[in-house]
Amino acid sequence: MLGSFFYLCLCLASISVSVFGLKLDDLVVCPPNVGCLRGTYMKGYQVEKFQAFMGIPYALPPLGELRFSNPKVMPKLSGIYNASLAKSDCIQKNYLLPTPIIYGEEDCLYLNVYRPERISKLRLPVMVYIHGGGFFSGSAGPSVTGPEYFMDTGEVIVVTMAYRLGALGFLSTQDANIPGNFGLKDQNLALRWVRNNIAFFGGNPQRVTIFGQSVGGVSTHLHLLSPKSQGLFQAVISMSGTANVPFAVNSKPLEQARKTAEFCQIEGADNLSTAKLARALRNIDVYTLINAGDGLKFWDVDHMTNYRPVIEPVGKEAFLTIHPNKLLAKGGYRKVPWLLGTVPEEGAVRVVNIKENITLREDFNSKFDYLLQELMEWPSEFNAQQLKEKTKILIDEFFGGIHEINDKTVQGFLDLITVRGFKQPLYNAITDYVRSVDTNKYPFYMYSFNYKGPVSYASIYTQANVTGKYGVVHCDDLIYLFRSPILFPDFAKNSTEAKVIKTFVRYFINFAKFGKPQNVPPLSCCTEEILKSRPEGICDYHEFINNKQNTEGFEIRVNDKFPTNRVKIWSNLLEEMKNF
Ligand SMILES: COC(=O)/C=C(\C)CC/C=C(\C)CC[C@H]1OC1(C)C
Repeated sequence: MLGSFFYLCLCLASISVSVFGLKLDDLVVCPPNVGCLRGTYMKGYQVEKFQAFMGIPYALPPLGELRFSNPKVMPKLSGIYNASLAKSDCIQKNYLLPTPIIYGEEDCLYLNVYRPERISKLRLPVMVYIHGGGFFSGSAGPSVTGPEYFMDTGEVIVVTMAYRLGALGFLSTQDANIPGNFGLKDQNLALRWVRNNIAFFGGNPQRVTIFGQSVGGVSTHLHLLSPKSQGLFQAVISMSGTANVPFAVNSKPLEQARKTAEFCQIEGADNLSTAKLARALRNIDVYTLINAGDGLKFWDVDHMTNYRPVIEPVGKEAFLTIHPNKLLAKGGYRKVPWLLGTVPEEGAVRVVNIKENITLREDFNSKFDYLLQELMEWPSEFNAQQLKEKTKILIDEFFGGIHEINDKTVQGFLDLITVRGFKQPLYNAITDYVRSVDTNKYPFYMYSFNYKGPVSYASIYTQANVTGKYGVVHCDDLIYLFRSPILFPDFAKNSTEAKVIKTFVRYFINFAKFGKPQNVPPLSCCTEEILKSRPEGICDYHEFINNKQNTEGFEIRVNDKFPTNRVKIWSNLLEEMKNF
């Protein structure tokens, strides 16, 4: 009798119910609308351990009829859900890797919550990260997006979420049959989950910062623009991606949906009603569907991003109904503290593999003018003659008139992709902002991450050994925010890199806490006058950079250098910003 009483106690204790004065097991959290979740401990980078609640379903699995449908809220879980293991990434073909293969699951709408071991009475600020990967790839899991460095501080809760990618995330018939923007709507639903449930983890739902890199940065900016995401966060960090990049919006989604169907061998793909098209596409084997995306490429893996956000017809569930460029120009969107980030060699994300793969490079060079023109994603209003002239201007400016990618021209090629894909949109996002918003009231901030360490994402983009060759490339700032054990070895605890991690993470956390950078050199407020007065630069920003002279090995300094002349060349070619 007594034995069974103790047995009962033990059972109750192990399923974490607070009875008979037993300590509540803090690895079980029970948000009333979610159900009970059992987390696990993970090892920190500097601290001994922190708590992880992984693989939490936030939407119904988007399978069968729910494929190509807006995400549906996950009903309450029964029993105690095992949240101690990360789920698979969303199924994807990763064109960023030299050999793209398909992996992941279609059932992937899960999120992860990480919190320090000791939660104070104060509700902690919450940082929700949106991963990048061109809307076709990427991972929210701890082997690439490891929260260890944030958890070392003990000061924030970190949330990462998977969202649908590629065709599954973004294919659209531009009507109610397949409205599109599922990946963004997934992110939005995950943000709603955070608002509704994060208090039960010790987080402050009124102090949520969203941050994202590359198309994760694009996504953060789109959440700022979408009325659907109003009230879900209080600060935004957009790293290496803004809503006006040339790969942010698909202007011909229905045409693309039909082509996809054709490559899936769906009969009559050209003229089926969109209802029938949707039905057929929902029935296609997922591998066939994802491989069909290869048919949309004009050369090698280009365009890398084919399935993109779309402008939806106005409706209750629409995420985006007006082109982001229009919204940005008018400034008609929410104002929250905003931190923009960039790195010097953004364009390396595409250039490195073309340059380093001899077969690819020779093939590119054999059709140089045509491929270069296509790669630029010109707006559709220009005719063939105009495009020819504009491409010539680019070849003169960036390639010194040489129609070839080689050792001499590769930096120019890199600069070209950097400016077209990232810096001109960034500069434009800023000019739009200072024109339409009172920046004394609503300031924004910017950093450039120029610290060059011993490892780089350049070595992920190619099979060749490129250590030290391409400078600080797209994604390299992530190395100092998230532990990525499947990509890079850990840095020694006493290394300069460990110090960079500490400082860079602190920079982000301070922004999340206070809405502005703290304990760093001050920046002057960016206004239209200041921007105009620096025709060869930009407003003040924080530059993280190597410094062999000081004991730290790096420093944060204020800079205002920017490739503004090349930004303006692009703005002129695109016939934008006539009077700025
Ligand atoms: C982690 O990377 C991303 O999320 C974003 C990607 C891979 C988007 C792909 C963008 C490019 C290849 C940049 C080139 C493109 O901008 C032009 C139109 C030059």
